[in-house]
Amino acid sequence: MEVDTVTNNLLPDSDRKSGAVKLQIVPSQPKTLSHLPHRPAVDLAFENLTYRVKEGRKSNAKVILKEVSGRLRSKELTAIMGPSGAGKSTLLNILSGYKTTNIEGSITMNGKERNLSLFRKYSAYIMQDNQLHANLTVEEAMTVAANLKLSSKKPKTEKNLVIREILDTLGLQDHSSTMTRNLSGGQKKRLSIALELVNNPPVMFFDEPTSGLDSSTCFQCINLLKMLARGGRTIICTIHQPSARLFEMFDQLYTLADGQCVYQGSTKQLVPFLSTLGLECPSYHNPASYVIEVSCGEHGDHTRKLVTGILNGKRDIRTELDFIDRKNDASSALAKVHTKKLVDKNDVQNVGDKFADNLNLNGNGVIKTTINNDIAKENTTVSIPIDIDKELDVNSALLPDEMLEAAETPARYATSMFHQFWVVLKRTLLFSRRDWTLMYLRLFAHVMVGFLIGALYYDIGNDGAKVLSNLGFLFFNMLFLMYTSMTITILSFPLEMPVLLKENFNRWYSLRSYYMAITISDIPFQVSES
Ligand SMILES: Nc1ncnc2c1ncn2[C@@H]1O[C@H](COP(=O)(O)OP(=O)(O)OP(=O)(O)O)[C@@H](O)[C@H]1O
Repeated sequence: MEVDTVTNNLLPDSDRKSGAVKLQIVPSQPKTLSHLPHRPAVDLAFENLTYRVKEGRKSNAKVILKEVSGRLRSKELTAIMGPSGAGKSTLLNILSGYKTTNIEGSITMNGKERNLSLFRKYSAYIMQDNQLHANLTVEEAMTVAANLKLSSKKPKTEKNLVIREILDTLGLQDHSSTMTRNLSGGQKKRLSIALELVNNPPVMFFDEPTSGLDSSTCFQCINLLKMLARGGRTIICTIHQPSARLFEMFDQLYTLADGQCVYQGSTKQLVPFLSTLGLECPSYHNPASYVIEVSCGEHGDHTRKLVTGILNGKRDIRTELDFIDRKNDASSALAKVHTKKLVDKNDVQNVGDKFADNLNLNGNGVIKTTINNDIAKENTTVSIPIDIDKELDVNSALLPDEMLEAAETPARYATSMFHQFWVVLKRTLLFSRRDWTLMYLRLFAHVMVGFLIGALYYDIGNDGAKVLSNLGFLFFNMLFLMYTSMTITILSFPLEMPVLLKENFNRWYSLRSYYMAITISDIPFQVSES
């Protein structure tokens, strides 16, 4: 909270005259992100999505996703759950556009065929391990993101306003001068989100956003995602075994088992839906754990029954209508009455929730008096709107490139290639200045190589007979200067061995081979001369 000295009209006149200190308490967190670029809301749908991979030389392909369908709506926080190896990451990668080959089926945005290059521009994918630059402060990282993603015509003050607003909203303002490597796990996650929020993507994918976070930070993280969703974005994340409290914070659940959809619908409808198929979730049990157990086959083989019940994702258990044909006659009649009332109110969006609250059925279709799946309380009060544009803009986001150009849409990237190059170059120079180990190593390497070359080629310039040595000298210098930047990987190898072994083995090996080739090719020049 901030304390500000502004006129307080509530003070009595006598106090005002006597010069009493006037205080107004205002919340330090802005409730909305008003300075972000406007974006259209996007509903994502996929139908009969099949993904195959060929393994080795085997002619038969492995089918990872089997004709799954589904719909992911704006303003909703959707969880993709399932046992390990069910295909969650694969589905997320396909939906986000990371995987584009060996895919059958269709993916649409707001009912139109997806334009992949535009979709990539309008979406963000936040990986499980935060891809942050360790040697930048929070503010610098945000400035680089703003300079790359926002138009270069935007004045600096406006960009700073966007940055401040995002940092304030995500609670990172106090850490703006902290190096990203020193942030806590939760703060790193928030910074990853903040960096993506700069250009306000209407669709955001998260691969296990809560991994490595404690329960309280998990809650804050999911709460933040829910805020983003409430602002009109489509938020999709894969999640492993959330607690009951976290589970209830999700609006929609999409569950996979063995590459097929076993549930799609609101989290509140999950228990009643399973119950109609004879799968009773014990009242003390976490519904998220129960659905995973069922998907794993711990309670018998029910996958087929579930896939058929949900039509492999074509059915969406969120409205009463979706549920009707799965209940006995008595409950159906009751449900119809509810449906009519609710549809009359034009309140289709909330039918699912109302149904869950009003009509809770057990496996026999008997109405229960208590709600056994209402654990979390709705506590989201802040929303971060994306300023849903008018219909025309929603459509323009989905048009193919040529049509967009014809429609006088601004350039495909917010900044020019040259501007991007300049921003990245400045960032790299900053890295180099901050990374002293590498600076010293590089300096040391230059001095050492300078002495070595000096000794080898000493006084060759004055001898006309040593033309080849001169050529070798120039060739070596050119190669050395060109590839010095690459030596960082080799020189820092002993320092970062564990990480490099894992991540950079192939790169290091090819570089080493290349250097060996250079050294060998350089020797004959001098040998033949001497
Ligand atoms: N390129 C590939 N080649 C062969 N098999 C693959 C390939 N990609 C994925 N798979 C297999 O597809 C299945 C689904 O993988 P995916 O990573 O999507 O699972 P997941 O549900 O995300 O699992 P986890 O929760 O353990 O991360 C796994 O059995 C995996 O081995």
